[in-house]
Amino acid sequence: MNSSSRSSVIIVGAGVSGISAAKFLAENGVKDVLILEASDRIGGRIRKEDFGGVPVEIGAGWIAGVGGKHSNPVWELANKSGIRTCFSDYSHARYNIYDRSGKIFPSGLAADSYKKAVDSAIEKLRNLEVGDLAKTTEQSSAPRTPIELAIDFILHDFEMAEVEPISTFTDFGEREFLVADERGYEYLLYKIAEEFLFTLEGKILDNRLKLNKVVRKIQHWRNGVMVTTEDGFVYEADYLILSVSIGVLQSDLISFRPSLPRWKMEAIEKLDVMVYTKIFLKFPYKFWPCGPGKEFFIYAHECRGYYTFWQHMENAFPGSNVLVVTLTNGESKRVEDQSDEETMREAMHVLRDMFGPDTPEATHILVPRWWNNRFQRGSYSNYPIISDHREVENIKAPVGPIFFTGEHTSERFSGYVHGGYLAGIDTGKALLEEMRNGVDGKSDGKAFLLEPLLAVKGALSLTQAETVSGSLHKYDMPSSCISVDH
Ligand SMILES: Cc1cc2nc3c(=O)[nH]c(=O)nc-3n(C[C@H](O)[C@H](O)[C@H](O)COP(=O)(O)OP(=O)(O)OC[C@H]3O[C@@H](n4cnc5c(N)ncnc54)[C@H](O)[C@@H]3O)c2cc1C
Repeated sequence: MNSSSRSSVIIVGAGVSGISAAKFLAENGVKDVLILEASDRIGGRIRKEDFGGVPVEIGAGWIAGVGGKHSNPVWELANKSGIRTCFSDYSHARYNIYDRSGKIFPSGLAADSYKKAVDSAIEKLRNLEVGDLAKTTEQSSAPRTPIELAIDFILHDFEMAEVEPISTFTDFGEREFLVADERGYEYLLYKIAEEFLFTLEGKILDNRLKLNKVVRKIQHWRNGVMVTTEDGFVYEADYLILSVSIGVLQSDLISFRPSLPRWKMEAIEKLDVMVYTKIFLKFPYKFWPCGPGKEFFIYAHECRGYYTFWQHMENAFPGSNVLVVTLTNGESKRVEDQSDEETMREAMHVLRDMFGPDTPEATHILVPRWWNNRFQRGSYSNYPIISDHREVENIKAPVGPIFFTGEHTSERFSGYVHGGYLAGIDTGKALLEEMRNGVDGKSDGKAFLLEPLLAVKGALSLTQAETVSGSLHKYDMPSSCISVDH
């Protein structure tokens, strides 16, 4: 343990936004940055796992938004680092819709249902735009049959470009590429980190990155921050960039002294968190159709989102015998709470509905638990389709020396890897400007005007986390006992 030292900037979280913010700062002369990451690796929601010898992406899998008028920076990074990708063609999925007796819906019926769903979604969107709420809640066009429910699920839970005007697709293009590389999507993060952190033989060995450091308390005042981690260490800095997910901000993992102001808390609370779960199943052999147009297939069930969307991994990893089924929100939370054996049983039932009773039993299953992961609490943020510009502004606005970043702070690309990447750069820029203004004594941000009031409010109220852990925090020990590790 060393004596107390201070960095210019602490970055909480080493996902894509935290790493890109750190790189931006380093490139602009701010090198004494300390990155505190709760888990034992960088990447956050970009995460590769070995699944029975197959490298699978349990978090982000696709580089979405390619081939448009502007170039997606993550696609550029992927090309630069030579990462292997496969084009994903979703357009055929609608022709591979199975009913519960294993019959594929005739292509005409599938195309009609699809068109009806797209038309109805576009009409809803128009009504939303003109503020006609009565019409948007009309029941006549609500999906009812299994095929309609399945199509509704893939259109909305998968954000197909035909319906909603998603900036990722309008700006960067409608093509999507699946990362299919032994090194994983996370290799891109490593390549970014390599540009400003010391690395050796594929490992980051720079002590400006500290892993297994769970930030639990952030104390802040006009000129600095003091951060306490779960293992009792204390770190100080002039500024802090908080890159944790919106789900973590909504949880009580991190307490703030003084508490965050009401406008910030309201913005955080209002934002929806989407849970998106890819369940991987490995089989002794392949029993599903392969070949052009067969990568994705759909199961139509009367319960919306029940093991609906399937993908085989033969294009990405030939001979892997792996299937992926994607669940979202309520279904994700339901399977997270049950045993993997139960989930395997349900998935096998669905597969036998589609492919018959001789379908072989899966040999492995992998069920990621993003909702129950206390360092994530969900998969990504979900702004309403028509959202108020001020909501994003308040989400990303700094509070005193605390700057916020992460995919949820990206106005145009929230929810995506490139959203996180660009948000990190934006926040880095805003902080750099603040540091320069601060030096000139010109800072007049909204947060600083509120600060005197917040300090009084914070002193009067303990947050929930502090009430629970009470005086056991090492920070509360006499200063001679405070451990500061640099
Ligand atoms: C299942 C899934 C599928 C997805 N699919 C795609 C896709 O195909 N394409 C796409 O573009 N995007 C996809 N995304 C979204 C994409 O992964 C995210 O938008 C992006 O990775 C978010 O990066 P971030 O830096 O904002 O947050 P994160 O990656 O969450 O980084 C935040 C970091 O903070 C750390 N942290 C949390 N709490 C603390 C604490 N108290 N102290 C210290 N550190 C802490 C976390 O461990 C994490 O490493 C997907 C996400 C998921 C979960």
